[in-house]
Amino acid sequence: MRASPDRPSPTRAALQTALSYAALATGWILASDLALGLLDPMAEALLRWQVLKGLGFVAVTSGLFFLLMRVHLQREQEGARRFSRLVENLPGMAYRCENDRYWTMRYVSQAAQSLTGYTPGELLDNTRLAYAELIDPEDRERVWQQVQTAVSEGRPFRIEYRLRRRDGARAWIWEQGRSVPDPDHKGRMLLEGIMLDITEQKLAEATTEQTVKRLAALGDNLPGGAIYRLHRDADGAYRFTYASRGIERILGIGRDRMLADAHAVFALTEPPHGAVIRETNERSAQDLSVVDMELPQRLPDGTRKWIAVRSMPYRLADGSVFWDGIVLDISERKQAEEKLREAAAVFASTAEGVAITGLDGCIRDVNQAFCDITGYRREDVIGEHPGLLQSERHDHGFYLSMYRSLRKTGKWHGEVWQRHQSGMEYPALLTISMVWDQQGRASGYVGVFTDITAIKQSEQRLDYLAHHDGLTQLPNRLLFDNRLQKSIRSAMRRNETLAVLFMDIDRFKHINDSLGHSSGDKLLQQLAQRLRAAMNSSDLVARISGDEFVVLLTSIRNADAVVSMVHRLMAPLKEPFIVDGNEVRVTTSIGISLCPDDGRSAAELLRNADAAMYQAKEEGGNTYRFYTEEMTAAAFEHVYLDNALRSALEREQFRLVYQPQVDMASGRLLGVEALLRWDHPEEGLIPPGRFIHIAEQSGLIRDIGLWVLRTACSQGRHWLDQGFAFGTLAVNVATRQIHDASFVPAIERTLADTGLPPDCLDLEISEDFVMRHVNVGAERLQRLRAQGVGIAIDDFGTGYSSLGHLKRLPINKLKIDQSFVRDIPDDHDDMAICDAVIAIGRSLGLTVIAEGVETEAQVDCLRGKGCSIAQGYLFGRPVPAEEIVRAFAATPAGID
Ligand SMILES: Nc1nc2c(ncn2[C@@H]2O[C@H](COP(=O)(O)O[C@H]3[C@@H](O)[C@H](n4cnc5c(=O)[nH]c(N)nc54)O[C@@H]3COP(=O)(O)O)[C@@H](O)[C@H]2O)c(=O)[nH]1
Repeated sequence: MRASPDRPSPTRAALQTALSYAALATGWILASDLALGLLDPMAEALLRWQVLKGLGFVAVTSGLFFLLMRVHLQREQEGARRFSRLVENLPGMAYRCENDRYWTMRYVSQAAQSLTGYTPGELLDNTRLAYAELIDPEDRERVWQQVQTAVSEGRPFRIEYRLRRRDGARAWIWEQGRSVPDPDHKGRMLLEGIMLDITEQKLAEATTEQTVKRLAALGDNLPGGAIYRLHRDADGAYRFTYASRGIERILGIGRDRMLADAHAVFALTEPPHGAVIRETNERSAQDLSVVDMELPQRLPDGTRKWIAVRSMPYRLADGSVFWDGIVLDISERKQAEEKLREAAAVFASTAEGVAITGLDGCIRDVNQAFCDITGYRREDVIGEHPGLLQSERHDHGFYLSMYRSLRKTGKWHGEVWQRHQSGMEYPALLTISMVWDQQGRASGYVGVFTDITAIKQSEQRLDYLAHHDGLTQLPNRLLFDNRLQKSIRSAMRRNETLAVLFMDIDRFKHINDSLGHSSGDKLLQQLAQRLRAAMNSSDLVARISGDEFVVLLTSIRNADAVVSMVHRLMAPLKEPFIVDGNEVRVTTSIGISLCPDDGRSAAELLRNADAAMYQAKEEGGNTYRFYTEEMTAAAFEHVYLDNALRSALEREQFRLVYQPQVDMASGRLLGVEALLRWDHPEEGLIPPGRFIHIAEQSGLIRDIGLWVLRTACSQGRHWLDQGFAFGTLAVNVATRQIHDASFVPAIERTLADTGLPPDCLDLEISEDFVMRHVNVGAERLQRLRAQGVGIAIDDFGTGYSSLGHLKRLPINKLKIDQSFVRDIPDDHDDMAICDAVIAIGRSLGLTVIAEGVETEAQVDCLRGKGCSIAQGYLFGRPVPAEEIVRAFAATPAGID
């Protein structure tokens, strides 16, 4: 079979066919008519016409036949030419061969040359070349088998094999063919089909495969990353078709799971980003845009990660889309970004001024707070040296040590005075730190500072408040102590003397109570001013509590110098103070201790000056006393007795003695006063004057007082039961007892328990109580008085009781203090006082009792003044209960 057989032109072929038909038909007509003429000579003429007609018909039909044939043949030839052109223009080689092991070619198209390097003629010359020999020996048998299998199964075959071209090069052939019956040989089959050179494709495939393998290896070993392929089918279903190993590390989800369920992966994305993924993928599937996302992930184990996804979409012929992508763990970067963002936010919004400089010290950046604090605009300071903030307050050495510290430790922290752009100076708390780059090299400095003006001011204010008395603005005890300690050290070093003066206003409480606390405060303020004005600048006056002031005098020459200073301090105080329109006069008691003679510590000197002040008070006040050793002894005794008192009740060391109160004219017993005695096993009998005030200070007086009351009331009941008419039984009550809320119920209970009639009991209260606590006690005393209990004011005349106060209390007795009785009738002042007290008593309808009556002269004098009742040694000393019964049982009044 030739590749292009010579064919007659359609016209010629049609003419030949038509002429053959014409010749044949003409011969038939002539022969048949000749035969008919022989059979019937008569019909010869007709026959000739018939011959002519037949010939004419033949001529016409031959012509027509010719035309038809030519058209037909021309079309056929055109179709064949087109088919041939098609075959020749095919990208591969069309062939037809015998189904034998030689692939004996019957036809090959022109592409044979480009495919194999052999011309079609050479390939068709089966005597010299068998196509099967061109097939790579390694593929030959496989190819044969594949073809035979397809032929036997009656289906087309598609095979790929390697071919050795004429030039020795290898070519990859893709062949598709089928078996067709051999038209020349019935029952034999031929193979026909097309062969394509797919060498390039194969190479590309190999390259692609290699690339994919390399990419997979790369993906598997991508640090912090992985690659994947995501497929979206035409119906919109997503499926991962590949994922490198790293995916497990990043997403914490197994590759198998990922490939099986794409949504398990999508679900890791935290809302609302899940919706973003869907939208982005859908859009990318539409317009094939690159997917580029950063997504927060919540991993199955609960940890949180950020991933970056970047993928490239490809659309396949079936409408599905796949993305080849890379996923990176960007958690660290995100954290760093977050930190950067935070740092930037802090930098921008912090209230502390921040300046960043290079190593050359020039400012690279500042924040808004820097501008707010310094007054400079950012553009004013960029490139400048921070020295522009320096104030004049620090010397060169200060900055030198700052820079040395920075160089040595990379840090400096401290307070520094800076200069505002306006020139104003302000204190700042500054921290400078060296900044290091990623290579660990110093790259600059960052300075962070705060304006601490307000803090400084409040510190100063707090310091002032901590060291000064809020009322008088004088230094307080703390500051005084500090200054005293320093002064002591200095005095010891210089061998100098210093003095501590402890000053207390006499009877300040009376002033406070009578004028009110507000007036008392004003008095203290004025007094402080006068003291301050009287002081030398080197000396110090402080208020350490209520009405107590202390003065530090340094560089004292001798005791006389102290005395003259004391007079200097007391002099202005003698002038009256005008407080809220009232003229107030005050006196002070001052105790003085000297360093080093009386102590070498602040505590010692203050304690001793205090003791001396008490001594001055004891001696009537409005005076000063230097400290002596005896004062210390008194203080020690105080402590000793205080301790011993605490167990005296339990150990039953107390007892009562009773002193009679008598009618001076008849000697008749009108009453007895119960007086406390402390029978100390070592000290012997301790009089109440030594311990009552200590018991009052410690509060023990409450328990002791209750014991006294109960013991005295029991005794009174006992006497009544004995038939001993003692009149009234007076019991001393300390102010602190009355203050106790249980005071009245305790007395009521005692009376009820003991059975002593209330009108047999007198309570002796101090005048101090009348003056100071009338508001608290009046109601309580009223309640007792209403039950018949008598109320007597003891030691009357020593205080400053106002008649107003006296009237408010339910008093029925006054006791003239024995200090006024002692020197009558010789002392005119005492006589006058006794007169006054008796007159007050009379005018208020009170019974007046004179205390401490020892002589007949006193009796005469008192009786002459109208006082008829007395208590004193003249009538009987305080004695135990039995003795008083013995002494008075015989008297008329003593018998019931
Ligand atoms: N709260 C309580 N105070 C009490 C109690 N018992 C006593 N006291 C008070 O102690 C102060 C001293 O009392 P005392 O040492 O008992 O002295 C009394 C008499 O002994 C003394 N006195 C009496 N007559 C004379 C005298 O002629 N000469 C003289 N030199 N002294 C005399 O006077 C004190 C009487 O005290 P009073 O009448 O109460 O003022 C003293 O203040 C007692 O009040 C107690 O239980 N609780």
